[in-house]
Amino acid sequence: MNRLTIRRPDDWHVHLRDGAMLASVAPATARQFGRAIVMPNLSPPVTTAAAAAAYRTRILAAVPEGVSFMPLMTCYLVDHIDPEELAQGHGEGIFTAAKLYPAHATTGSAHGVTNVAHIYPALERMQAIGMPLLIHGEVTDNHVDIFDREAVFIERTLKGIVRDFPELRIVFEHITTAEAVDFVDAAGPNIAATITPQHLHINRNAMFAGGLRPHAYCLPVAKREKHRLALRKAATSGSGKYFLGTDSAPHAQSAKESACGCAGIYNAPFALESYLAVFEEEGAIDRFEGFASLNGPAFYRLPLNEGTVTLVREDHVVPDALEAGGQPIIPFHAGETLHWRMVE
Ligand SMILES: NC(=O)N[C@@H](CC(=O)O)C(=O)O
Ligand SMILES: [Zn+2]
Ligand SMILES: [Zn+2]
Repeated sequence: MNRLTIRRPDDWHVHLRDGAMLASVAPATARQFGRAIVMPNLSPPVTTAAAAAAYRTRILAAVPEGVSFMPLMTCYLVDHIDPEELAQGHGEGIFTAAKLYPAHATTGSAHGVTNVAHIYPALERMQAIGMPLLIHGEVTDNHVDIFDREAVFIERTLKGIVRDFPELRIVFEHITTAEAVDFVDAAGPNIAATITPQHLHINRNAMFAGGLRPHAYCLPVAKREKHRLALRKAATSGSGKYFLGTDSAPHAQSAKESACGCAGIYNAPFALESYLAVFEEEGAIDRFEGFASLNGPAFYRLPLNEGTVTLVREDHVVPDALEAGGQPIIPFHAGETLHWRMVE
């Protein structure tokens, strides 16, 4: 098989940033994906429908002429957020979903939720109107080892949310552990998960391969090999609970290669090629379209995209560096050879 055409896919988790960075990275996502769930962790965060509508306009201005791409906006949940603002923004078609960042869990989460009890009125309303809750699932307790923070979040927080809001539609974002896969598999049809390309390709050794490797660092941090294998099995299983979410998170090279480097991997330019490599290695190319193009819309209750994308078997080396916002940026797979290339 040397050519694969699938229905146009979507990216259900991406960071497009703002300003000059947005102008540089939006075309890469818009080229491969028909729609994307855009994360709201700007500075200041996107907490109102007015801010989201203005951000959506800036995103659309960054999409090249002739490319059809629809940004799906999210609301950044803060303590005591007004359920009415959420419901109204959702009703007006501005907010597709709302995002829970535990305060200080990751990049741009300083204004996040300090205790989920503070957003219970919002969750109640979201459950009632069918608005999805997207979760960065890590505890922030410094006494918990960083490699355990996702698994502990399931026990301490996520199970409580699901118990108290059994009908709430939840996407457990960028899952990284076998525990998360087990949780999602055992949960009802209202619980799904996104999986990134990096968590399918690398385990935690990648951060320490011959020296410290900041470009392999993202949050949640990559885990042991057994977890990577569990994620590959889940992504390629054919289960409708798992779908594509790149978590493409651009940071300039200088911000990554630092005494305190930023978390985030920029994978947008070759995201489909990266995922397809995994599906091929797992003997599951026939399940790629479900993961990339069908499962997400089904969960979000949105129509499938019109149109297709085509990838061909063709070796190419990912550039060592790209440019974004006027600065060098190091893409995922920099310097590596990928065996598929998206052509149209
Ligand atoms: N994934 C990351 O490591 N970083 C993301 C934030 C996030 O998705 O947690 C970012 O905004 O840079
Ligand atoms: Zn996150
Ligand atoms: Zn993210």
